[in-house]
Amino acid sequence: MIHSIPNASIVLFGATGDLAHRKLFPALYQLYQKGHMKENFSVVGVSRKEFSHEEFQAEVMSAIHEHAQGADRQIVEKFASHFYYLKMDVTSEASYHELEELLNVLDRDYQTNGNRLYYLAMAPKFFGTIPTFLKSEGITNTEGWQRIVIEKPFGNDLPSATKLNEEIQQSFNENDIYRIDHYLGKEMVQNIQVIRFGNAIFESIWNNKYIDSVQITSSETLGVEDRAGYYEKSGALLDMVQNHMLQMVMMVAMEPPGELKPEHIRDEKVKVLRSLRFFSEEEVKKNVIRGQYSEGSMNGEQVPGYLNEENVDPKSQTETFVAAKLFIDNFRWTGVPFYIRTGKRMAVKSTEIVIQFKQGPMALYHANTENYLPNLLRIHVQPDEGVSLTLNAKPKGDTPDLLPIDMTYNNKNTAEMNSPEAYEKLLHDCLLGNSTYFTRWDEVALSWDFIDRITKSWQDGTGAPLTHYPSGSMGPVEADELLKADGHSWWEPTKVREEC
Ligand SMILES: NC(=O)C1=CN([C@@H]2O[C@H](COP(=O)(O)OP(=O)(O)OC[C@H]3O[C@@H](n4cnc5c(N)ncnc54)[C@H](OP(=O)(O)O)[C@@H]3O)[C@@H](O)[C@H]2O)C=CC1
Ligand SMILES: O=C1O[C@H](COP(=O)(O)O)[C@@H](O)[C@H](O)[C@H]1O
Repeated sequence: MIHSIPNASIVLFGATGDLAHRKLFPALYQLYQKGHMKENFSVVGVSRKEFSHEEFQAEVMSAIHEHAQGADRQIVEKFASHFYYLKMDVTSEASYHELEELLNVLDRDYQTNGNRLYYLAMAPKFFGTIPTFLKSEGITNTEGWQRIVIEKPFGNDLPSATKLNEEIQQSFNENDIYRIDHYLGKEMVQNIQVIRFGNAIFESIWNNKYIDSVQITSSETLGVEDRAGYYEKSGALLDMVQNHMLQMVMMVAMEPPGELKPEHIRDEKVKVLRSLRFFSEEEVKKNVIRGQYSEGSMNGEQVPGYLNEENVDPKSQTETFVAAKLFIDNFRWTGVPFYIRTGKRMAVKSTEIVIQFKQGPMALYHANTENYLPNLLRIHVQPDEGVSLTLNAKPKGDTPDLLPIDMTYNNKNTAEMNSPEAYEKLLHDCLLGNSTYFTRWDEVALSWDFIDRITKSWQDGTGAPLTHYPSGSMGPVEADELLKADGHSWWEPTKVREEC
């Protein structure tokens, strides 16, 4: 449900950065344009660059015209007049006094009641420093609420994430810490709950009696681009699996919450991680595939392999692809494999969740036909948004054969507009104090614990060796063999049909 956002000041650390320009300014603008943000708010942009307030406002306006859909010039100008700029080095204690002075003036001018949201759109090395100074310099000491948004990555293993968490919790309560995973802001990821718990027909068969297997694919066509500095240390396991892929697993596998309240939902999600089978070295070798893209062809153009990308070590062992078979050892899911795969430079940009149902008890119609498909529920997360259900039906005419048909809901088509960006939804939620779609510390800790075992096994050389796949393919053959061993194969990403 959409509510009006309370009066507040937003401090955007990293205001001249890529994330602020491409996502955060446009997302805030959309909230304003739609009337969810009234006039009583201010945004203070912080970074080291020299800017006047006016120059910063011009930057904000140009970012919105470039990245927000349907921006209206007059509304953009009015929106940008709420923006202020402070040149400061976040590692320098002294500069926090200037921030406090500016915020005190803005609190008065915009009647914010001292409500403040701090958004750290900065490199992770600053995630501990900023909250510490915000508290020690008295900036968080107002009568209003104080919330902090932390970008990814939240640590790079369990010990570093624990240390970072302890640092932040010295200054902010867990309830006021909003750890972003932008996949949780995606329309269709949020829709998983509604599809499951809003439809008795699905909820009653959402278990190992009726579900054969689950597949989650998030494939990208882009390569490492200009992010090798970060990606060389992270790889697909830390960049995508620890956060986005595990979040989607939790959304599919969680039990129904007692109420639609943040802690009820997050409690159920974390229980999934508690039941996730943590792999031994032997199990990592058997169940986790890692790959790296080699040169290949994308849309008819030859593209270089990962090792020839800028700033990549020519001997790099960094994985750009991961496929895994996960197990959730509880009453609902025992015996149902969750296959996940994600990678860069793959054939298509797509995120799709496929629930494959078991066959009926007798093959009355499909024993002698190759047309038969199992019932599949596909949740199309992106680029199309929608749901489709594959059924088998009799084709028109005088034939005994059977034909798979799709019942489809196309979100874009029905809503007649693009879904709001993930950041728009998430900013809206944290300004309202709704932490449902942010990751709680126990989720983060468990996910790192699971991932660290895989990292360790790869580092020790006990896991499956790095394998290669040509750019423009759907990953290494070893990922296909992982499923083949169980009599399965990957369902390739599909488009949502326009008609219902
Ligand atoms: N870009 C994206 O699409 C995504 C980014 N993220 C995460 O968001 C965060 C920011 O990413 P991104 O915007 O790409 O990073 P950028 O490198 O583009 O921006 C970093 C920002 O930090 C500022 N900065 C750096 N050092 C200091 C300092 N000592 N004091 C004050 N300001 C400083 C920079 O400005 P200046 O140099 O002028 O000081 C700049 O505004 C990262 O944690 C990233 O992992 C997550 C998902 C997607
Ligand atoms: O967090 C990240 O996500 C993007 C993929 O996000 P999507 O919304 O485009 O699917 C990925 O490219 C990036 O490497 C990773 O850091």
